[in-house]
Amino acid sequence: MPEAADQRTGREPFGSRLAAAMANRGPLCVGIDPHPGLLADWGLNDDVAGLERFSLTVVEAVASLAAAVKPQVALYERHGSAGMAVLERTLAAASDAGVLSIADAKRGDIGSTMAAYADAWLRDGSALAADSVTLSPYLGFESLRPALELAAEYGRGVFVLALTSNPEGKSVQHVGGSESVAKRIVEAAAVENGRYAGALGSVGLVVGATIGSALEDLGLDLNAVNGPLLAPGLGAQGATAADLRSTFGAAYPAVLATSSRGILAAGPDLAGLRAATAETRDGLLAS
Ligand SMILES: O=c1ccn([C@@H]2O[C@H](COP(=O)(O)O)[C@@H](O)[C@H]2O)c(=O)[nH]1
Repeated sequence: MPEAADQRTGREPFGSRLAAAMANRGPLCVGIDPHPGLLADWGLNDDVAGLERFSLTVVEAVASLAAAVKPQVALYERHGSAGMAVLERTLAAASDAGVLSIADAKRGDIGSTMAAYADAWLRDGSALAADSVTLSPYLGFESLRPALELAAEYGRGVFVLALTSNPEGKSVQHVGGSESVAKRIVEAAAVENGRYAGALGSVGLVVGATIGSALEDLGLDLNAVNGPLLAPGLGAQGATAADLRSTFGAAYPAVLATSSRGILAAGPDLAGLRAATAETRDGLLAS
């Protein structure tokens, strides 16, 4: 239970910490996606030194302007163990700078293996522990149980894929129509957040900013989730702040919009990154 987590770790539940960060800094998460092309644009090599410079520059630039940062794990993994060590240092830098982290790892497996993923991303003492991690429910929502429990125990959070921002997601997530796969995930998250009653829950969902009328088409009520809604697709994938507002409607206050390439293109200059972050955040607040 969250109260026990507070006693054990001194850490408030993730949902409460994220709600406070969004209230103070606005509803924006900046993705840290060190793509080879972006490293080149920043005058950096596609190697471990370039990766580290890129990542730490983003944290330094945006920590005071964004509610969270979201390193894309795949782009560290492609550099092998040294790349994962950079990810560890990036997560530590985010923590030191006081900005919440979302490790975009999209993990999911049978329960016994899931317990190991949970240890890696959510347990105190793990070098990869982040404030929250993205999870894939393709093996069934309940297979994520070890991560749900560990997150609650340590005041950390999860974001479960529900309606992803890519067009191919529909071929799985919309199956079932009014009783869609996505609806099962939304309902399961709502049940899970019952343990956080009275505060924003720590079990979030990933719902793309690009999904158009899917919520209406599938009859999904995101208000009932009582958890944060991580919305990728802003910027490089074409969604705007106005799209977010119209797509999410009454659930918009729970939306944490995330943009990577749309902001990172303004680097490596710190002032440029800050201006792009502030402009994106202000657009979300004004929409
Ligand atoms: O449905 C999803 C889930 C995750 N992502 C991730 O978010 C960023 C988006 O990057 P942009 O440059 O802002 O397009 C990336 O890391 C994706 O893996 C997503 O786009 N959609």
